[in-house]
Amino acid sequence: MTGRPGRDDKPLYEALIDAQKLAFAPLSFHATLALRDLGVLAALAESRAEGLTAERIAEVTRLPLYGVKVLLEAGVVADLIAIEGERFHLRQLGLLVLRDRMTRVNMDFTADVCYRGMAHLRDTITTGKPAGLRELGPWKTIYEGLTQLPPQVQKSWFAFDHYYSDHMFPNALPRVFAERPRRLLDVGANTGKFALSCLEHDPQVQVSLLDHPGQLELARQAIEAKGHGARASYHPIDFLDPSREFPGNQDAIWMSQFLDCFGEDEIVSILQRARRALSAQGRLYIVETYWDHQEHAAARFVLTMTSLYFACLANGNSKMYRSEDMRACVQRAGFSIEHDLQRFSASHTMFVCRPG
Ligand SMILES: C[S@@+](CC[C@H](N)C(=O)[O-])C[C@H]1O[C@@H](n2cnc3c(N)ncnc32)[C@H](O)[C@@H]1O
Repeated sequence: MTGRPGRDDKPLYEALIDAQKLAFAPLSFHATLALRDLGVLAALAESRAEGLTAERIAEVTRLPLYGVKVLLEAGVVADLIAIEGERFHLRQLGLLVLRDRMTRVNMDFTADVCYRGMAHLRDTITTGKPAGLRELGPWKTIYEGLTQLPPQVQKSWFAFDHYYSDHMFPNALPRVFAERPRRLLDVGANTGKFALSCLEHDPQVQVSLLDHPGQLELARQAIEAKGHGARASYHPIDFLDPSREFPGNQDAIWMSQFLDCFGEDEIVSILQRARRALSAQGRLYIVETYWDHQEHAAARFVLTMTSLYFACLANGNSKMYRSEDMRACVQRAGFSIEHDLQRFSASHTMFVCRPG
């Protein structure tokens, strides 16, 4: 081997194992999914103290013994499962794969949305196009096709999207409604979850939703089902068309986990249109998960890997941003950041912006 290790490098024997984990990552990923979805991890979880033999697991799961053995042994070297004599036990990592919601959402997203398309990553890097998207459908961006994705792919996409947004809404609402906005614009409203929270939070507010038509139809159904249809309006749009202005005279404009779907020049174009749509006293609320604002290494890892999805499957030019990159776009569009609320809700940062 040539080249010298950096100062903080691991010992060679640890790096060698890590290298093999990368070399076989797609295989151990599928072994892990199979252990989870065929019930092996659940069987081990139920018998935690005494553990189970391979024969007993095959009986409980009704799987062939050969298949159970290859999966269990893969689980052992992948640190999901421990072996003591003839018995297998669940380790902490196995328990996380089985029970931790974030891990499940991320694994399903990787398996159902990303897996096949990511094989085209090299093309994406050299062309700047989402080369993997053709594995899912014939669209220019994934957002055009969200409501036409195969059911399992769509389920995992929405679960991933909602997991990283929904729990933040209750912390955001008091901030946004402190200024008592009468007209609120939800830009990139998706299935209408935040718009619905606003309509339920304040019985006076009028909410306008912008998104692709398919997403807006889902939002309309959700909002009408709760009886708030009269205070909501829907504006189908492709944000990539810079001539499409937003409905004006807004007191509050909300963009949550939205600007990360665009390249920097597109972000500036969207923000300039938002500025024109905002009343003089209005405020723009931008909520994002910046990779440089994270407390936990797991969060940084998830965000950085998500950028690869944006590149290869979503649209070829967007990513999870560093906070300073977004700050520069906000300023280029003629806003100033009045409050920078770092991690106001778990991993989310809110920029409260005013025109000028
Ligand atoms: C990642 S989701 C975020 C949704 C929501 N704001 C949240 O916090 O969960 C981004 C949304 O922007 C919409 N979007 C992305 N690019 C778009 C475009 N070019 N035109 C219209 N809508 C777009 C997508 O359809 C999607 O609903």
